[in-house]
Amino acid sequence: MRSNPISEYQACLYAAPCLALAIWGAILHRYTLRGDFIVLGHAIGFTAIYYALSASASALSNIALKTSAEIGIVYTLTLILITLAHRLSPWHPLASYPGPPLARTTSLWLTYISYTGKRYLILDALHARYGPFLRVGPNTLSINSPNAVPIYVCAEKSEMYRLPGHYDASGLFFKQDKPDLERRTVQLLKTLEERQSRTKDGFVEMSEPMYHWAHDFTGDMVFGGCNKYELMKNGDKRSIVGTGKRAMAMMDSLGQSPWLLDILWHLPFTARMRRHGDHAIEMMHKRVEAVDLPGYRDLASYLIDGGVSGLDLDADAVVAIVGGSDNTSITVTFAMYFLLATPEFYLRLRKELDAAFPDPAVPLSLNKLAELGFLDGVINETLRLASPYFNPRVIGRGGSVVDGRYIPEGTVVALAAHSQQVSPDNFYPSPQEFLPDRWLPDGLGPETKTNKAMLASFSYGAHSCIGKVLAYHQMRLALARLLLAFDFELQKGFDVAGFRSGILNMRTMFLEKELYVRVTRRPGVDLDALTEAVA
Ligand code: HEM
Repeated sequence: MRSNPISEYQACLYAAPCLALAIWGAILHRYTLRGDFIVLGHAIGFTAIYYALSASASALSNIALKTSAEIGIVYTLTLILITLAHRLSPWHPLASYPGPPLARTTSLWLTYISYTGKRYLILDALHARYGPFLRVGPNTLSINSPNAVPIYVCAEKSEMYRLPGHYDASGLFFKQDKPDLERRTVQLLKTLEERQSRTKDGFVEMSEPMYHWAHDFTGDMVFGGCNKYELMKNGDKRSIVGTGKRAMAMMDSLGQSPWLLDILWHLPFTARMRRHGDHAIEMMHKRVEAVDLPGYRDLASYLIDGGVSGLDLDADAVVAIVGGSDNTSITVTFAMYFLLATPEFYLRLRKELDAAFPDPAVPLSLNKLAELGFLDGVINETLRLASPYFNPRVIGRGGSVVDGRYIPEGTVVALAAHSQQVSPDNFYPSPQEFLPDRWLPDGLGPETKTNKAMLASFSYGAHSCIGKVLAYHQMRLALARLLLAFDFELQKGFDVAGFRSGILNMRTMFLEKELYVRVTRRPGVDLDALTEAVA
């Protein structure tokens, strides 16, 4: 009987992938590899093996496919087994850190809990069980301690921040002067009324017009006269808000397994996100070509003057719109929710605003708004309860010591921001309750603890939010304008507790239950006159 010609070589053919793996592993494990490049590399490698086998002898051609597939399977299984063994072994650098077994083996666990939107609650429960250091991925730690804050000063952003598809671009992102915040905010008041008039029951969903307000304003700020959004006027037919939010949620959940994000980015379901990006890039290109500058310095003018490259301008165009509009608008929506759920605070804020602006028919001074203690208390308390971010950083050379524990270099770490923001060690009494007075000088009485440094909403260090000052201006102005112009009423039977427990966080927020309100103009408010006054 004629022997299979390949069988003589089979042992070394199967041993070869394992050897190749050992060499590749040794060379590459210190580098961060893009998932799409790895898939491409493997596809090319195994196609090459197939053609090499087919070409080496005509007798081999009919079994070349089977043999190269077997090599592929042996290679992949070996890779998986070695990786799992390493991650679960006592020799792994993070072996001494406790955490759910699945989290130790694959980053997909963190991807999954991020995707649920309830990562902040899941991590809070796990920290209560395992302590302040929690292994949430093969190479990732969540740290629930105020002493973790310095990592944001010394450590770089993790791979979660890599924009898929933008190979050589890095984003510089934000600087602004005075785009038209007042005008857009007064337009928001009219939009709320107009959309409410189109509803059957007279109650309007609050978050959507807020998103449209923030997009229109951010569009002005980034692209000046080349902003084409006008979502308050025209609605959002292209689903710009939803697409931007889905892209951010994808980065936040799949980005916990960056290799997977690289691969999925090339699949058809991201086409809408790419179109969203292209639309922003188109506006940026128009802005670069435009000779007429707006009456203020928009973001583009700083970037163009600064000689930022075309690739970086493209990256900034995409991210600027989403980053600059999403948090601010949803925080104002949440603030309205907390105020309407606790009418005594709603009335107190309105009283403070009425006293500060007896004539609201003129532009409101941002400096005067910044002096209103209760207004800032409302904003800070909203941020404390409803900005549960998870911002990963990579420990740099030589490792770091946090709370007396050594964390090896290359480990991804993040502060468990929500747990710190509702910890009685930092905010006391009643840390789960909305109590804006805790931010005022007298607090909630002599026992009050308000550890302002542990409000992590804008993060810390070199990559903390550079839009923080502007964000406060936006939120103060929007809340002031809303309360000075309207009486608000919640829809009958509104599920106050359900709304709060239905807040999902994937860097951006999603709402399981929406906030429906009825707005009624307060006596003497003339929106047309106001529109003219701030034009
Ligand atoms: C309530 C509103 C806002 C909140 C809660 C917020 C929160 C944050 C947080 C937590 C980060 C750090 C993200 C990370 O490390 O992963 C960040 C970064 C950033 N934010 Fe904001 N932000 C807000 C509004 C804004 C606005 C209005 C702008 C635009 C002017 C802006 C521009 C930026 C930029 C450019 C960065 C990146 C900074 C860097 O990486 O160097 N943000 N923001």
